[in-house]
Amino acid sequence: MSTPSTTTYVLRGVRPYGTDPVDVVLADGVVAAIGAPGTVEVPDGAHEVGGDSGSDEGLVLLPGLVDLHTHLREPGREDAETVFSGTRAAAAGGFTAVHAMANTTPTQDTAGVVEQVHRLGEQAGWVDVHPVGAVTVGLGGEKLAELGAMADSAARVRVFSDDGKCVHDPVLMRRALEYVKAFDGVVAQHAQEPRLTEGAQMNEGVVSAQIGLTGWPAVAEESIIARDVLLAEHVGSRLHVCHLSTAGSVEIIRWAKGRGIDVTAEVTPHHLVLTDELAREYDPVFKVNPPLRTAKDVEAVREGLADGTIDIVATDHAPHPVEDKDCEWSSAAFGMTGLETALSVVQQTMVDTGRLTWADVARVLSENPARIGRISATQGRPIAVGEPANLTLVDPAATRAVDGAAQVTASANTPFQGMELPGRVVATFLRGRATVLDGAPVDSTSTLEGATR
Ligand SMILES: NC(=O)N[C@@H](CC(=O)O)C(=O)O
Ligand SMILES: [Zn+2]
Ligand SMILES: [Zn+2]
Repeated sequence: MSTPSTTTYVLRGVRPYGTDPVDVVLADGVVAAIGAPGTVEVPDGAHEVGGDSGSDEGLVLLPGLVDLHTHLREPGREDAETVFSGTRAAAAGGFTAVHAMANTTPTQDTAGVVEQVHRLGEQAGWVDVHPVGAVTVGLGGEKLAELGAMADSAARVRVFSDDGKCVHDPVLMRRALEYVKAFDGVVAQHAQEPRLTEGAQMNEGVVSAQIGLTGWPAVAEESIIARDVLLAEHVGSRLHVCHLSTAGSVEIIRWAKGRGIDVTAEVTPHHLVLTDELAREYDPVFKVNPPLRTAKDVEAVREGLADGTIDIVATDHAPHPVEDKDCEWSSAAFGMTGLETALSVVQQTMVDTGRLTWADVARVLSENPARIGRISATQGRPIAVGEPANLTLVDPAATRAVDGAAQVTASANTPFQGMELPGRVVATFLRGRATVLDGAPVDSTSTLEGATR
């Protein structure tokens, strides 16, 4: 863990969870004071944030965002992203913690590799990095990885996933669910029945039939989720469903929760807004797993997120270098970036439409993912005096045009290229230290420490 900041900050006239304006003082890594504007005692030399900036709406203060599903690519694909570049992008997007998926090379399937990723995260210092452990050795789907050793390691792994691949063998899935109970872990499933998706390129439906690409049917996702919630119930364990994308999947989760099954689910920002119609241009930037679905599915996942059936939004930030995306659709890699656009997409689809409040956004992008990842001792905390100052300051009235080349991530495969999105992250604080100020990553914190403005 990075040491708490020695710089003191005062956030002027900011609105916690979108409520009435207050001043907030950050000192010694914690929230030191909160009070009506002008009433709190501000320590000498405090660095001011907010105040003149922002619009009539004022800046909204949220707990630092927590991503349960990020691909940082290191070790192995440093040409796409590194722990440093990916976590710097995360901070720019308002995150203070990310869970780093296990499909690296070598795979994050031993204590040694997860400890390496954890250490790289600490050295980078942008966000807390919590490595996800692989469920099976090399994501091979044949032999359980050393889940206990990863849980007991310095990385304290609690989330296990073969993401990118589905744990399709029901016996292995059952054993994994049983095993993680010993350390209060969770199995995060990439629900994709492999036989039903052989050669699949996009959602199976009207569009795939018209443009002649092999379809990936909704049932390939839904059949695995249905099986897994029943397995979780049978062994009394905890299941998390990655990037749920279909109306049927929402129904299954709703049913399972109604039955008392310990299941949580995530939706990605892209599945909240984009549809398979985008495949018509054959631009591989829209190629992703699970695929973009139909407008009916988009409506169902929004409804599921609004009514709590879906617990969280997770980015599934999946950076790929140009040569893996700028090619024919069928040979392009699956995946799209998301860390720097997630909050804006949630604002556009859920807040600006009146379906979620900012307090709900704090729940689905910070509190719930922290709880599922078992990091809520330090992340996803309430905004209150004495709590660790992991915070995000957003200007909801700002708009910006997305430009992949100008983003902080090392890859440019954003599906929102050229689109005008609402909201801008103005500042991010990790244990009271500014990682982002004036909308830009603070690269040399040492020059800022102790400085006033
Ligand atoms: N989502 C994707 O399309 N790709 C992810 C893997 C995954 O999340 O399944 C990747 O690692 O590139
Ligand atoms: Zn996946
Ligand atoms: Zn993923």
